[in-house]
Amino acid sequence: MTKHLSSRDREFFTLVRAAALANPFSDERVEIDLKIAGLPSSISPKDRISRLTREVHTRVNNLAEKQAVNINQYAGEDRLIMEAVFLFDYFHQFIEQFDRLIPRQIEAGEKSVKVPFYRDAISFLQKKGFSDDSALHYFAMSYQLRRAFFFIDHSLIGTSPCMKALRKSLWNNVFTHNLGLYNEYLWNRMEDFSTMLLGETGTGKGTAAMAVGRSGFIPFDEKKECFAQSFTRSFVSLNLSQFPETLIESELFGHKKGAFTGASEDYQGIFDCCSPYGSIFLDEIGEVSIPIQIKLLQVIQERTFCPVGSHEKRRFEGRVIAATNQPFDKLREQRILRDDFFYRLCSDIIIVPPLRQRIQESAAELDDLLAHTIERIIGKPSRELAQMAAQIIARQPGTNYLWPGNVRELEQCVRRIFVKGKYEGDHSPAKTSLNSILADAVNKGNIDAQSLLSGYCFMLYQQHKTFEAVAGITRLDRRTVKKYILQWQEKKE
Ligand SMILES: Nc1ncnc2c1ncn2[C@@H]1O[C@H](COP(=O)(O)OP(=O)(O)OP(=O)(O)O)[C@@H](O)[C@H]1O
Repeated sequence: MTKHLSSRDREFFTLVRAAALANPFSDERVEIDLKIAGLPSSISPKDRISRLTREVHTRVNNLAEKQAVNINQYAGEDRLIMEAVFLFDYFHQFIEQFDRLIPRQIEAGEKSVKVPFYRDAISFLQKKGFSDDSALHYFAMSYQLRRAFFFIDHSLIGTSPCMKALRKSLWNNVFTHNLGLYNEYLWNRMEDFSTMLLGETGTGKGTAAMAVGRSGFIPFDEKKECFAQSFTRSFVSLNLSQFPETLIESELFGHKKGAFTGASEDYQGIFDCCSPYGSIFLDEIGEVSIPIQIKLLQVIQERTFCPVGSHEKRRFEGRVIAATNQPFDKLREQRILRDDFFYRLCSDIIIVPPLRQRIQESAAELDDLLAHTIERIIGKPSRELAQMAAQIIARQPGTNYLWPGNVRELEQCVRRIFVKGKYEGDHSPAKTSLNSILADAVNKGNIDAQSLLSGYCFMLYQQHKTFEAVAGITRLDRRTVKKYILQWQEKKE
C-alpha cells in the first residue's frame, strides 16, 4: 500500500532533498543545513554536518518504526523526496569509509584497490528498495561525490570569497549546477564538456584541473570488487609551451617507430594515456599553433586520432581541460586562438583568482597559505614557523606586496625564508603588470582620480586595442578615452 508523508515529514524531508542536491561549497547549502537541524550560523562546519546527519538519521529511523523505509512504498513527489533522503542518509553512513578509500588509493597508485565495504553499502540500498543496478550506480556516485569534495577542498585552500566562488565553480564543473540533472542524464556523458581555466601564472590552474580530473564518475566492477579504474589514472597533463612545434604532435597523439628521424620506438601520446573516465589537461593552450589547433579540434569533435606515422585510429573518451595565463580576449582578438577551437573548448570558463585579490579580500588568506605551505615542506604543521614567516613577509616585501608569481611565488618565498631568513620579493618590471600597479596604488591610497582613470583606460586599451572598445566599457566619450590613454602613455615615456 502506498505510504504518504505527513505534512510535517514532507516539509522536513523536502529540505533534506534540497541539501542533498545543493553544491556543498555554496552558501545555499549551509543555510539549508542550519534550517534542517535548527542550528545557529556560528556553528563550525564540522559540527554542523555531524548535527545535521544525526538529525536526518533519527528522522529516517522514526519512519522505520512506521515501516515506511522502502522507496517503493512511496509514489509521485513523495517517492522523489524519499529517494534523495535515503541516499543522503546512506551517503553519510558510509562517508568515513569512502574517505579512507581515497588515501589508500593514492598510496596504491594505478592499481584499483579492493573495496571491502561495498557489500554492506549495496545491501543498505537494496534494503531501501533500490534495484541492484541503481544501488551500484549510487555506490559509484557516492565515491565520486566524496572524491570531488576531497580534491576541491584539500588542494585549493583559502577562505576568501573569490576562493569560495572558485571551489563552487569547480564542483559545478564536475556535477553541473544541478546534481539531479547530472544524475539523471549526464553522469556518463560529460566528455564533451570542455573547460577553460584562466588565471595568472602560479594561481593554481593546474591544481584546479587535477581536482576536476580526479573527480569524474568511475563505475564499480562488482566482479573484481573494485572501481573500474584507479582515479590516479584519471588525470594527465601536458604543458604545451615546453615543446617545440615539431614535437608537440608526438606528445599529444604519440608516434610510430620510424615515423620520423629519431623515432626509434613507438611512443604513446597524452591522448592515449588518458583513461576514458579521466581528463587531459592542456596547459598554456595559447602557445599552440593554428595547425595543431585544427588537429586538436578534430580529436575533440570526432573523438578519434592517429599517432604520427600511422593510419590506425584510436579513440579518446576523456574530457579536455585547457588553461592559459595570457589575457584571453587578446588571444581571440589577435586570432591566436581560432574561434571554432574556442567554442569547442569552452563549455565552462573558470577564472582562478590572483593571490593579491585573495589577500585583499581576506587577510587570513596569507596565513592559511603559509601554514599549508610550511606543512607541505616540513611534513607536519608548525604554527611557530608560520608566524615567523608571516612576520618576515610583513616587514619585507610588505603587506602591500602584489605577489606577481602568486601561490608558486609564495612557496618559493617560504623556502627562501628558511634558507636566508628573508625575502625581498620579485620586483622585475616584466612581472609588474599595469593592473598590479594600479591595484597597488589603490591599496596604498596614493593615486589621484585622473591618473587612476587614465591608467585604467590604458589597461583596457592594451587588452581591446581600440578607443571605441574602451569607450564602450567605460561609458566615456571616445575623445575623452583617447585623451586619457595618451596622457598615460606620455607619463610613462
Ligand atoms: N589555493 C591553493 N591552495 C594551496 N596550494 C595552492 C593553491 N593554489 C595553488 N597552489 C599551489 O601553488 C603551486 C602552483 O600551482 P599551479 O601549478 O596549479 O599553478 P598554475 O596556475 O597552473 O601555474 P602556471 O600558469 O604557471 O602553469 C602548486 O604547488 C599548487 O599546489
